[in-house]
Amino acid sequence: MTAPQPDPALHPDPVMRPDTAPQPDHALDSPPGLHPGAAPQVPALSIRGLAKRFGGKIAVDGISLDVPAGSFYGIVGPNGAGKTTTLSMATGLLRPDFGTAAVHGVDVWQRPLEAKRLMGILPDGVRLFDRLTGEQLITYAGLLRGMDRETVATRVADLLAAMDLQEDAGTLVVDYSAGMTKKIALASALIHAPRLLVLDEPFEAVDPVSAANIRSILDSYVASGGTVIVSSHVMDLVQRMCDHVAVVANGRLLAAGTVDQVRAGASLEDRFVQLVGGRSHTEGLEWLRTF
Ligand SMILES: Nc1ncnc2c1ncn2[C@@H]1O[C@H](COP(=O)(O)OP(=O)(O)OP(=O)(O)O)[C@@H](O)[C@H]1O
Repeated sequence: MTAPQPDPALHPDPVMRPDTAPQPDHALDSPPGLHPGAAPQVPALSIRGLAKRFGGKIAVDGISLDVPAGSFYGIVGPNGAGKTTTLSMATGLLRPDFGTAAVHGVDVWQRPLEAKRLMGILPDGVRLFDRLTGEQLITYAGLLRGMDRETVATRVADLLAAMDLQEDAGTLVVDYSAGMTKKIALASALIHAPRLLVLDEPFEAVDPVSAANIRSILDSYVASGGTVIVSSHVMDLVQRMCDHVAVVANGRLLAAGTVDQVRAGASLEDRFVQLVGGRSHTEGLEWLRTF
């Protein structure tokens, strides 16, 4: 199968076309720590030429993207596309081989403390301090952020209520279900009221009522000027929830823009399958139909 190619029509301004995006060395034209072309329309997240290789495997192959401030941005892609690796590099969790990332104009790798103050992160697969109770874990996240105890206590109570975890506030996180763990990790990411939320698969394992709850929290967060980036496999959810979307496959950006631009009249799911290279067939599984 031929590798999927980026569709240039799907990268309208202000979202950068991958083929015209500045290359990593352009960042050197700016003063240290400042991202090029920042003011006056500073994107919430701006990444340029991010790349990462694990041994012989190129996980991310030069991704450039601007996430407008105040947007609800979905990142979609097949398994192993490079979403988690890209978001990890963009949020300071994994050092890129090449490229830069800036949050509201602050370079993540040159001014990490400042950049991290602006972000709330729900990483995928990162261990939590699960021998704390849910309440202790969110409290710890708030104190780590340098917040005073009184504010932390008020916000912890609000977040436990919003996540419907009040009854389990005193339970150790190690004894939480997968969905409860996701919710307590999300609460920990929200406690310092960041300007940008980066959420890797936030709805995975979360029940529908809790998911609706979380969506409404995120909607009002965006309505009040915050920016949310979510990675997800659930196209329907991204189409309904997000106003912008980027499609990633094989470590490359295939399309980015508003959801309507990217789906171009089709459903996002159909467009995704078309961009990524068609449905996988079931040849070779005849034995599965022989009983
Ligand atoms: N620490 C690592 N060591 C080796 N290979 C890795 C590592 N992390 C990721 N990879 C590889 O890089 C590629 C991209 O992985 P990544 O987790 O970023 O994809 P993803 O789009 O988030 O996938 P999924 O949707 O399945 O979570 C995959 O081929 C994966 O096997």
